[in-house]
Amino acid sequence: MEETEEHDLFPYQAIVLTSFGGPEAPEEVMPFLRRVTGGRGIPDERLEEVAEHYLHFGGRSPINDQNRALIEAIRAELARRELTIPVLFGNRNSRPFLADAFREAHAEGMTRLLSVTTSAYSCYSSCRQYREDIASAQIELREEGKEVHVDKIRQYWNHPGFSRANARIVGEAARQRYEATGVVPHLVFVTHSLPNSMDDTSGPGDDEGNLYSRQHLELSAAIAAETAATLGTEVEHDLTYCSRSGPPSQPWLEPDVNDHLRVLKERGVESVVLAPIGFVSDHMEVVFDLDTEAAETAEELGMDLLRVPTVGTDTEFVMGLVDLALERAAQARGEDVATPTWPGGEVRPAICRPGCCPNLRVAKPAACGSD
Ligand SMILES: CC1=C(CCC(=O)O)c2cc3nc(cc4[nH]c(cc5[nH]c(cc1n2)c(C)c5CCC(=O)O)c(CCC(=O)O)c4C)C(CCC(=O)O)=C3C
Ligand SMILES: [Fe+2]
Repeated sequence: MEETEEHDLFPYQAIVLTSFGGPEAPEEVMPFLRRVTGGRGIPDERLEEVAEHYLHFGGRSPINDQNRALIEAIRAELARRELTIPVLFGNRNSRPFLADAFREAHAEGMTRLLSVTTSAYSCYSSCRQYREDIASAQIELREEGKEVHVDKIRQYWNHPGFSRANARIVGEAARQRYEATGVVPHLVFVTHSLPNSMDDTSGPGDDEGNLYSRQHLELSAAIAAETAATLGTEVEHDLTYCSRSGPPSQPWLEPDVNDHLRVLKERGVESVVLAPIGFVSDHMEVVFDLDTEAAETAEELGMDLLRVPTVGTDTEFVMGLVDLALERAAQARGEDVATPTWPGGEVRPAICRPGCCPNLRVAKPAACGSD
């Protein structure tokens, strides 16, 4: 690359927004579900049930449209900072696939790419599985004689762009409910459930494990403490889980959000602010598991439930993603760069350590790591 082309995102030539993917038409639902669950031991009954969730919404998941909007927001933020770099879109489980994005980049002569993922926490499903799918797309291109080098930004659960945006969204909602009703709402944080075995092994192999649940517990507690300080009163909170999908014999992280709303009702809680901090956009798990199921549970219980939005295209979040890209580029250039965090001071490495968040079924090549 010419010296004159150098910019703050050097050495990267394109950003690839890397996401989960979702169906966009009824006939895409089953192929998508089979791809997601291939070899992962999810019972057929569960697949049929989840297919119904998608079909209930016309067979179209909102996730790709949300990611297209996020790409537009990232492009606008890059332009505001006079950073010129293309932003491509690549999914793990639906079109446009990661390999499509890499091929498109390669055709334009761009071979150093930066993956910005829509997944904030650490565990196999939210980190290594992305890295495996990046590697398999690279292998697909290599078979066509095309090489692309791909790095990714760090897991950003405690990057201020993500965590402070969540804190502001929850804090504003709690204040609004408190002012409207005079009752301090109970904060119920929610994230995707995992098999206990996946949580137990999340994080670097030489560490204590359970990094996924510990990250969520730490962010929930920090947001609750800040909300309490702003409201000037005590605020209670819990972390709950949604979207469990394994067989009943397999233990998954609990409590389920619906079960927990029932427990809270028995304890006399009347008002809940439900905060999906585990997710980055209001995709199918949010609109079905929370806005359909959990909303029904709350209605049955006669509880006041306010589901707050995910970070989506929130400006603070989008600015944070650009900051994370700049941080990763500076690291790639070998520079010392500030790595802001909130809460806590622990920075997730952008290059994962060997054995981090392992695949408990099969060993597969994974990109963006030192193994
Ligand atoms: C941690 C985590 C995230 C957050 C991080 C991230 O965002 O990546 C996430 C996101 C998502 N999960 C999604 C969809 C699905 N996840 C499934 C299944 C599973 N998810 C798991 C974990 C996670 N999933 C796990 C451990 C399984 C069991 C199978 C296995 O061990 O791998 C299944 C199979 C059917 C079922 O639900 O059983 C589907 C359809 C969509 C798309 C939504 C849309 O279309 O709008 C999104 C964003
Ligand atoms: Fe999932």
